[in-house]
Amino acid sequence: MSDVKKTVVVGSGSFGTALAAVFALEGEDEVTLLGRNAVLMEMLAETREHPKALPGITLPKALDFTMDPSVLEAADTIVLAVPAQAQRAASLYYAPYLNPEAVIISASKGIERSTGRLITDVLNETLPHHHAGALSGPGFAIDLARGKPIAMALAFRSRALARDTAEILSGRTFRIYASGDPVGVQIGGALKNVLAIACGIVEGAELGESARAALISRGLAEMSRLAVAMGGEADTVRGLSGLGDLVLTGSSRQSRNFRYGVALAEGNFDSVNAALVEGVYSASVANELAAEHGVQMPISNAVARVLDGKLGIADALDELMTRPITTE
Ligand SMILES: NC(=O)C1=CN([C@@H]2O[C@H](COP(=O)(O)OP(=O)(O)OC[C@H]3O[C@@H](n4cnc5c(N)ncnc54)[C@H](OP(=O)(O)O)[C@@H]3O)[C@@H](O)[C@H]2O)C=CC1
Ligand SMILES: O=C(CO)COP(=O)(O)O
Repeated sequence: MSDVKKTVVVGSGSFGTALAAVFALEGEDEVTLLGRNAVLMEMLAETREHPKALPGITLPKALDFTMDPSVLEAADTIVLAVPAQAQRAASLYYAPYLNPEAVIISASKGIERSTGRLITDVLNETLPHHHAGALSGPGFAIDLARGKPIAMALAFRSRALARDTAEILSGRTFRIYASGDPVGVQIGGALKNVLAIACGIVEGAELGESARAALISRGLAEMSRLAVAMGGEADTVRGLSGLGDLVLTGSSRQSRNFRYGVALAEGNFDSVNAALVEGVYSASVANELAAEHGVQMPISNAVARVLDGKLGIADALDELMTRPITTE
């Protein structure tokens, strides 16, 4: 039997294409990008460029492109790089084609809105015979595709499986750290988007960098509380998926969530109109989880009510600034 591992990345958007590119460039494995848009997949195979998702990048020769799900029959590792709300549908659609031994990795940062479930729990439901893990951490798709140094966390319930899989997928520029805490890694990934929207609001309202630093540290405290209440570890969210990603997307206009927050404060949505803003989906469900677990999350709560149109920005800021003074 051949020792060459086969990796398939599902989802030919920004992150899926960048992941497939870096895996193909740096590893020994066979890597295929599986998409569902025939015109796009043909164009990718022909031009090795994806100008909408990764402008200016030439995709590696070693990367294969297909629309044919039967490629999954021989895949050892399958990365689902689709939005969080599409993970259930995508996993159910591709389920009949999967190699029974394949490990499945969610690369999305979100919580299923209709059920309040973490994505690995959704995958444990839709693909009960497979190990499901989560990849999350600071890294913009374009930086990954350009070969800039990026570090992320990969969590499975089994730390040993996380370590083995991280070793297979890591390369010289893309460093993957193994974790045995899928809850912490996914709460960090989902909540940082909600908090990045809050940081964007602070930016758009010109409240200053000191306010943003306060928001990042108090935001980290609320992420930790929810992660621990749901069975995760506070240390995990102080790492790459959580604090690391919040520092990145809470301070960069490259982040769609941050730009969305700026647009909320400025009332100008042109730059984010059509983009995927995961924090918009996660805010209300995070609040429902906070209530269910008896955890206080004032910043996420304020973001959710602003997004629902129940609270104005000025009132939200006022509310956060007039909370009772407590100990840290
Ligand atoms: N972009 C980034 O820098 C990073 C993104 N992420 C996370 O990765 C996830 C995806 O984001 P991103 O790649 O940017 O999003 P994009 O919108 O660029 O791409 C999403 C892709 O998912 C595909 N898709 C949607 N629904 C389904 C489905 N049911 N079955 C199969 N394919 C489907 C879309 O296909 P179609 O076009 O045909 O609709 C599209 O190719 C998000 O959760 C995001 O938070 C994580 C780290 C970095
Ligand atoms: O999560 C990301 C980088 O780590 C991408 O952030 P946005 O989804 O806000 O663009």
